[in-house]
Amino acid sequence: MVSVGVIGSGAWGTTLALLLSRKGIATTLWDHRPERAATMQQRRENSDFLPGFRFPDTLRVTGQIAEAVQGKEMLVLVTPSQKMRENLRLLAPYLGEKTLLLNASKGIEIGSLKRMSEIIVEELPTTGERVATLSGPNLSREVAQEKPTAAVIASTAYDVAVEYRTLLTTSSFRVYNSHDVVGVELGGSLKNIIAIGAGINDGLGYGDNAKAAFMTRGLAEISRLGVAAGANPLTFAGLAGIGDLIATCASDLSRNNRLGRRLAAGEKLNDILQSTHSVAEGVWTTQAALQLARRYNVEMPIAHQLSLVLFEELDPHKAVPELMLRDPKGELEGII
Ligand SMILES: NC(=O)c1ccc[n+]([C@@H]2O[C@H](COP(=O)([O-])OP(=O)(O)OC[C@H]3O[C@@H](n4cnc5c(N)ncnc54)[C@H](O)[C@@H]3O)[C@@H](O)[C@H]2O)c1
Ligand SMILES: O=P(O)(O)OC[C@H](O)CO
Repeated sequence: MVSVGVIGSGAWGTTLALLLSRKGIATTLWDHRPERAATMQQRRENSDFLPGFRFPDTLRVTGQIAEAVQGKEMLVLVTPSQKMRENLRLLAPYLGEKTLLLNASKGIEIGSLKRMSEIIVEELPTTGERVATLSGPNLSREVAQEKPTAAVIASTAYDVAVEYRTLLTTSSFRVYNSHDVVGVELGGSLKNIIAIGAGINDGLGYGDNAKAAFMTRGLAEISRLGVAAGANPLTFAGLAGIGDLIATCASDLSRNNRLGRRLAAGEKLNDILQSTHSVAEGVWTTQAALQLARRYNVEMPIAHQLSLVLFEELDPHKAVPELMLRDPKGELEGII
C-alpha cells in the first residue's frame, strides 16, 4: 500500500493526516518544531491545533523532514502559504523521482504573486506533471469529525488528480477533479479576503441583505481577477468558488471570518495576529491580490477597502459608503 508524507501539522495538515491514517494508510506528519512533533507522537493528539482527535496507529509524527519525504509515493503540502517555498527547499533533497505532490494550502506568495503550484514547480522543476491542488469548503474540524464534505482536486495531469482523488475519498469526504488549476487555486485563496469582510459585516450587525450582497460582489471580484489570470469562470460557481466562499463567510470555525469579527470589535490587526498561532491567510492574500489586480488591470474595490481597514486602520463603517456610492456598473462587467 502507498505511504504518504504530510508536510505541515496545523489544523488542516493534521486533519488530512487523520483522514488518511483512519483509512489504514501509513502516514507521516511533519511538524517544523521537533519538540512539538515529539509531544504529538507521544500524546497521540495535536492539542495545539486540532484538539480532541486521537491519532490511529497508522499515523506517525516526526520533526525530521527526511523521514516524512524519503520513500513516500505521495506528499501533501499544507504549510502557511508564505512558508511554502522555504519548506520546499527543505524537502527537496529527499524527494523521490516519481513522488506525487498535492498542495492543500490556500494563498498567494507576497512579492512573487505566485500560486502554490507555481512555487512548487519553480522550486522543484522536475515535478511539473506530478503536482495537484486540493480546495473547497473544508473547515478542518468538520472534516476531522467526519461530517459530510466535498472537495475538488485540480491538476493539469488528469491521472494525478485521479490518484489523489482515490487516496482521499471516504464515505464522508467526496472529491471531484478539475483541470482548472488557476481557478481552483485562486478561488480557494481569494475567498479568504471576502471571509474577513463577512466577519466584519457580522461584527457590525449589518444583517443578511448586506452579507448576501457582500458575498455576491466578492465573488464577482474573485471571478474578475481569476478570469483575467486565465481561470475558467465556471470554476467560481463550483466548490473552490462559491462553495468555499459560503462555508468561510458563514462559519464561526473560519479563522478569517473570526479575524473580521475581532476587527469590527475594534481590535488592532497586530494584536489579533499576535494572539494566535493559527494562520488567517486572507490578510496576506489581500495584499497579493491587489498587486495581481494591478498587473491584470482589474478592479477589486472590496479588497481595496479591506486593505485600508487591515493596514491603515480605516474604521470599517467608513469603508461601507465608499463601496455603496461607487459609480454604478453592469453586474457582470469585467467578468464575461
Ligand atoms: N484549517 C482549515 O480548516 C483549512 C482548510 C483548508 C485549507 N487550509 C489551508 O491550509 C494551510 C495551513 O493551514 P492550517 O489550518 O493547517 O494551519 P494552522 O493555522 O492551524 O496552523 C499553522 C501551522 O503552520 C505551522 N508553521 C508556522 N510556521 C511554519 C514554517 N515556517 N514552516 C512550516 N510550518 C509552519 C505552525 O506550526 C502550525 O502547525 C493554510 O493555507 C490554510 O488556508 C486550512
Ligand atoms: O479557517 P479559515 O478561514 O482559514 O478557512 C478554512 C478553509 O479554507 C475553509 O474551506
